[in-house]
This record gives sequence, C-alpha cells and structure tokens, in this order.
Amino acid sequence: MKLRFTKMQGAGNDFVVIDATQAPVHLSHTQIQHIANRYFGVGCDQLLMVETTDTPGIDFRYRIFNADGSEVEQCGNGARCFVRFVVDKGLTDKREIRVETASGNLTLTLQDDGQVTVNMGAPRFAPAQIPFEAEAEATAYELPLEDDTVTISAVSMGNPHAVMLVDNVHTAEVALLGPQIESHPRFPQRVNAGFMQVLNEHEINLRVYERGSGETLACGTGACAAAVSGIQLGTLQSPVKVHTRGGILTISWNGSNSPVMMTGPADIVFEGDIEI
Ligand SMILES: N[C@H](CCC[C@H](N)C(=O)O)C(=O)O
Repeated sequence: MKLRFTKMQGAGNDFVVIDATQAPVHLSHTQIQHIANRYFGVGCDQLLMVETTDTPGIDFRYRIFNADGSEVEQCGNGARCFVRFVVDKGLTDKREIRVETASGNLTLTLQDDGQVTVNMGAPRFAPAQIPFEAEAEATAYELPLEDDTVTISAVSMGNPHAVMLVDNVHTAEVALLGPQIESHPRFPQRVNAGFMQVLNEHEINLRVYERGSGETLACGTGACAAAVSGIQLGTLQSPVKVHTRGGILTISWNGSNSPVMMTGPADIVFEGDIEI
C-alpha cells in the first residue's frame, strides 16, 4: 500500500502526519514502527493520524502513536503540528480549532506570527504509583533506581511525566537514567522522564527521555509538566520559557485547576509517499 504522508516538526520533535479525513487509515504496530524507523522508514518521534469526528463542537480527532507503535493519550508538540497541518492543507478555515484526543478535547489557536497556542487543560498530580489520582499538589517523591535514588515529581498532562531537577541538563545522565525511569515498576503505563535545570524563576533548560521514543529534541507535554512541577514546588513562576535542544516553548499556568497554555512553533518539512 502506498501511503501519503507529511513530515513535520515542532521545536525539533518530529512527526509523520497522515491525513485520514477522506478515508480511514489502519496501521499495525509493525507498520508504525517501520514508518518511524530513521534508517528503514521515514523516521519520526511520533506518528499523528488526523481524522474526522461527529462529536458536536469538535472539528477533528487526532491520534498519537510513539515510534514503538504504542498509542498514547496526548502530545503537545504534535497538537501544534496538527493545527499547522489542517490549516495549510485547507481542511479548515478556522484559526481556533477544537480537537478530540484520547485524553480529552483541546482548543488550539494559530497565531498571526505562525506560532500555535494550545490549551492543554489542567495538570493532575499523583504519587509515583499510576494511575494518576487527582492529588492537588505536585510532590517530590524518592524513586529508587538500580544504583541510585532520584527525586521526581509525577505530573499528568493527559500522559504521564516524572520530572527530576538536575544541576546541568548537558551533563545529566539522560541515557542512563531515562530508560530506568521510563520503565520503572511504579509506572505500570511507563512514563516520560524529564530532566529540568532551573536557570531563573522564569526560565529552564529541559531534556526529556520520552516513553516509547527515547530522548527527543523537545517534548511539549514534558515542557508543561516541568513548568507546572516547578511552579507548584515554588522554584518557578508563570510564564516559563522552556529551552529545549530543538527550540523554545513558552508555558503559562495560574495554578490549581487552571489550564496550562503552551505556545511554540510548528512547521512542515516535506511531503512524500511510502510503500508499507
Ligand atoms: N512520548 C509521549 C507522547 C508524545 C509526547 C511529546 N512528543 C509531546 O510533545 O508532548 C508519551 O508516551 O506520553
């Protein structure tokens, strides 16, 4: 089967976007893994499937699949690329778009400068045991690893995040600790592992070892989770400029059940067809 795709990136987090609005597209785990493979396929951190929906008041549905083929609840950078895709493809003439995802509905706005703002909804806090119950506060938890114990904050943005403070993201042991945190038994659904360096009360450096994809150049929900945990723990104040290896994301949050707002770039890189 020849599959048309659009390659996109948001702050260096890259995606293969499939337009399934004209006809359903069904891809197996193996097919998604092949498409995401950077040597034998197109290469991407996640694959996004754009679909129609009959839900009143909602414009589209979009589904998110990690490079390992796992379908997940939410993707912040992907949400921005989704908006750029449906606008540039003429699938909508709106600039404020409501989209249905596996973890709820999002409102996304394409700004005049080309950046996209996403209302990511309210964060949820929880002990390191999953599923995330709606605890009111982010709390620092000791997470025992193979040869180490790290302190993390468990924050859900619809998808699960474990955020740890580091002195310097460039020397943080992301490759060693990331996989251990991602697959830690206290996260039965696995987890995205964030490594946050506080620069000042409005700026952080962040690296994220993503569940199902490994370290990416940026993680939108990870940026939200890091900013929220820092604000909750009193080390950060809104808005927070998040410096990732692929670009800058701006996160705003006024606490408790208020929504987390994320703004950042989204661009089309190329179009293509792949035989799968
Ligand atoms: N790896 C994530 C999904 C993609 C999130 C990330 N790319 C973003 O921009 O939020 C997970 O398994 O929950």
